[in-house]
Amino acid sequence: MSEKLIVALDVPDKEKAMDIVEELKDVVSFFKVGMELFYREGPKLISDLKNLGLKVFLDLKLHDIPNTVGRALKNLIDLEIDMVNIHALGGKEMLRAAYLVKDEALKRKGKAPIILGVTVLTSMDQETLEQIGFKIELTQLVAILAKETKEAGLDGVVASAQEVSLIKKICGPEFITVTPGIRRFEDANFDQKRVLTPKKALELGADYLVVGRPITAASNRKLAAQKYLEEMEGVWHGSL
Ligand SMILES: O=C(O)c1cc(=O)[nH]c(=O)n1[C@@H]1O[C@H](COP(=O)(O)O)[C@@H](O)[C@H]1O
Repeated sequence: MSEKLIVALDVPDKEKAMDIVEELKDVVSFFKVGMELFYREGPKLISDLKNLGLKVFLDLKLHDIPNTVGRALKNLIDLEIDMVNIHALGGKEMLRAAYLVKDEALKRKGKAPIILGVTVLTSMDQETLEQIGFKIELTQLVAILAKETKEAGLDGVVASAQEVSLIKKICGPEFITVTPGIRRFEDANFDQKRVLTPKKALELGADYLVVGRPITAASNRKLAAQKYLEEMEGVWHGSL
């Protein structure tokens, strides 16, 4: 069992999510709940997953003014999740508001989830940035956002595995990198633009790999997950 693999439960309801969890729970212990599922099922689903002894990454990508993000994040932290993310594009003050909420939770409860800044979505490339008026190299923007997240006191970032070495160089080896856009060679990219194989991502130092459709839409999900884990095992010298 590897906690480095996070499987994205991008399905519309609890029934479908629990089918996937049931099929994978012998090999996967970390699941991501995103907007689609959370907007329907809400906090109860989080406690159901936690009661099964699973780890939960709540991916709602908060992006708002500092006050709103801070207050929303407090409610999410109280759901006892293990990981949560906010858009680093919200800026220094917003990231700092998130840090203060985490700090307060640590004092109040003695624990808090890993809080990540989302840098540049893995579905974007240089062309996408240019279309919306960003005149900056994509990797440079990732580096700036990672540095801001680190300086605010947060734990790490969501980025493409392609940028992991740069992020680790700037923010240090302990700064956590969570990388979606992970694809085995034979898997379809779908809407992901900045992709890398699980092996390469781990070799570059990624701490967690997020995989959704290549596993959840497979006809045999457990086998699909095992293929990812096998590829990871060659690099990661822990017990799987
Ligand atoms: O924050 C995320 O989890 C995230 C950030 C990002 O830049 N790219 C990205 O794909 N994700 C999420 O990671 C998952 C990737 O799913 P697949 O493309 O199906 O493997 C989805 O649930 C996305 O919402």
